Amino acid sequence: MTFTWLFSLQGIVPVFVTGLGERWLPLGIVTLVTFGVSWVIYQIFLSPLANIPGPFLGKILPSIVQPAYRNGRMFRHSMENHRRYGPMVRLGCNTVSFIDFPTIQQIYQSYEFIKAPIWYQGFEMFGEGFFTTARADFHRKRKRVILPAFTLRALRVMEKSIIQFGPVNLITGDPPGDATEGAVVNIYHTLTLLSADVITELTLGKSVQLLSRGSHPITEWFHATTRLVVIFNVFPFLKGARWGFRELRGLLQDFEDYVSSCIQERRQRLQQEPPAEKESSRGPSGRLVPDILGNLILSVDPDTGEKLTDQELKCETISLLFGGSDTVASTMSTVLLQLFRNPHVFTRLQEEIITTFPKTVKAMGIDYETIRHQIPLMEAVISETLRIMPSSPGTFWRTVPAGGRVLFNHYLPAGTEVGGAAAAYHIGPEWSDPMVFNPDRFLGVAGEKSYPRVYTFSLGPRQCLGRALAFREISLILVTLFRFFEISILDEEELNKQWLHFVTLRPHDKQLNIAVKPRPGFIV
Ligand code: HEM
Repeated sequence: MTFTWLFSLQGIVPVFVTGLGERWLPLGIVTLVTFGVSWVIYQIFLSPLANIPGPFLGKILPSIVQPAYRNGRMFRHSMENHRRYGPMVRLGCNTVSFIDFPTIQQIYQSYEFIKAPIWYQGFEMFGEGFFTTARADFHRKRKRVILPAFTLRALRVMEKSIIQFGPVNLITGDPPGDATEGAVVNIYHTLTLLSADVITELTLGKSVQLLSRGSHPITEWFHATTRLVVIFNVFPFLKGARWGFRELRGLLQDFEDYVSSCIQERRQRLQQEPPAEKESSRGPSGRLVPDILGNLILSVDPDTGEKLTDQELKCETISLLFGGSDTVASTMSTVLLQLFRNPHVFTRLQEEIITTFPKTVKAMGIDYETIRHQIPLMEAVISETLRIMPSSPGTFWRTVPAGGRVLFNHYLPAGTEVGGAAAAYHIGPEWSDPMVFNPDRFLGVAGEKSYPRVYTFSLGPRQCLGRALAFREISLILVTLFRFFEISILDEEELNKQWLHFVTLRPHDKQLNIAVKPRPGFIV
């Protein structure tokens, strides 16, 4: 048997001719070329999407195999194409992207347009879960059990853990805690470790303490999982196969075992711990504890009385770990970048922080309720950063349901992938002076108009569940950083370097170097 490598679409879709003898090879090539030419003719002239504007490659290739996805430039690619072709662009042969807000609302405001499997199915190697499911009834049912862990009251109970593993960890950490005058810190790295420390405390019941320990296998498990998710998104049939990717699968197994052991430990501790706070109105257990995992273990479906099984807990915990780590780290770094680029806003924010916490000498003295009410500029800065530079700048792809739908005056057949392009939309015609960093658009009366038009956390029933947690965590960490340290950007190059987008945004070299100088008079 001969295996001949004929061609490869950017190395992702290898095509093999199997079992063809030398004699039949020319026939194989002719067949493939004929297929290829017919495919291109169909996509450009005959497909129901043929009249939608877009780049040539976009018209003939599925979006997931396009080079821009692999080199971290997809959000830029989408922005450039929207600038060039308008609010509706065909970015893949079966994929249409929008930046028109009514259309974005139409797609996301209900369960009608389900998550497009090709972007989510890889993650289902952990089982069907809240984040990945395409089934509305499954999602509604699971949400009833998960939501109590994200209510305002639950977040208040969690605040101490957030402060302990966020702000306290930051000022005792190494760096910047031990920074001497003018020390240089790669703050992107620090904030990435810090957000991992917080989210593991919340979702595993014990922090991996990367900032103080320096390493933990979870970093490798994260990389292995991300790689397998990408592979299984493109080749879902490999998920069940017993062969291939032995090393990655081994790491995944270690990860799952570790998460299972955390669940067992947390369950045992819950039996010994006294309740942190009683919540009278929700859930038969009525008990809230200072971490998400503990609350998920205790939570009961109010309609059926069911609890999550260990397998379900594992699946949900892993997606929350992924959903709540890099997104938060990336947002904190982009907020810093925007503040360095806009020093007048930075000065104003620092002044408000120092006036609000003039005598605070410990990170524990800074609380979220005070920040929210007395320094509304902090949240406005976060929102404006997420608008002008969203940490998840891509498109959250959905599928047109059976029967097809009319979107933006075009009929799109069932199965077409559609979505709103987060980065392109937020600098589009919907916003006045979109390229100007202006947090005031999120303050007062202006804010009431702006917030409903923000799409950085998606919209509707599948919007981000962790939004309030993210704001609380980011605000607490950054206010602590600004209260206890004087920071400045190292040089101009740091401000202008390229940021890449894989799942979230990050500096191309994973560095954002700043100079740090502790302010006098704080106590670790
Ligand atoms: C600034 C930080 C964050 C950003 C920008 C962000 C953004 C998003 C976006 C855009 C989605 C929709 C994704 C899609 O439809 O494919 C989403 C969903 C989700 N996020 Fe976040 N997220 C952030 C932080 C968090 C945190 C801290 C958590 C929790 C620990 C979290 C948990 C979730 C969950 C569970 C979903 C799935 C919701 C569903 O399918 O119903 N996120 N997030």
